[in-house]
Amino acid sequence: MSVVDAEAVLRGQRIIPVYTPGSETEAVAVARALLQGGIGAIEVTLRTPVAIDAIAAIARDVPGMIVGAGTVLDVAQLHQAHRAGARFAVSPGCSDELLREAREAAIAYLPGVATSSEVMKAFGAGYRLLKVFPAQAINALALIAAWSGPFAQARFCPTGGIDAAHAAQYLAQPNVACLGGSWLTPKALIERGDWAQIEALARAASAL
Ligand SMILES: O=C(O)C(=O)C[C@H](O)[C@H](O)COP(=O)(O)O
Repeated sequence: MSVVDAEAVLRGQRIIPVYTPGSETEAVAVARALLQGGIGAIEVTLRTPVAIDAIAAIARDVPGMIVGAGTVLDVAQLHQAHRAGARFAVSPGCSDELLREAREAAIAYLPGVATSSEVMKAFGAGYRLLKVFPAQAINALALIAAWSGPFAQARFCPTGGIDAAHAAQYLAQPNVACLGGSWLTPKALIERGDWAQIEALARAASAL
């Protein structure tokens, strides 16, 4: 089994909102608002008990949205998310088990990297699109530029502390395929059910 091409699965989506779900209905409303605003992929973090059901609900009720799982820390979570309908999975770091199982399960997987050694490990295992986390904390803009030399074939998805103000700088790097961030799904807007404002944030981000 060869590694699934995650960049192909994400089909040109350049901004991936990171969203921690409060309920299934909320998740569907958030995904619909983002899609309406021109964002076609969402990373649902596995940080709340409803997360797997939220992924299943988006997969079922929001057909145009490419739904993925974030905060995938172990193999059991990877399989749960896959069964629920996640089209891709993302981790803040990487482990040998996850690199092996994502390939075996044929799920698009973005391992997380923060050092050159981790890039070598994930890239060596066949993964081309790598999440760089926590991006702002490790000055990922400079790291990603430096990695374009030794890791010329690698593509990156920086995430962590990125907002609308930083996004354009990252997207201008030739080896940045996409980036992730929670600025499109602010808790205050979600709690108020302000889907129009989430749609507006998505529209602004998709114009970047
Ligand atoms: O859950 C994961 O898999 C992670 O690696 C962490 C997330 O990518 C960050 O929590 C993004 O959130 P912001 O930094 O608020 O944009």
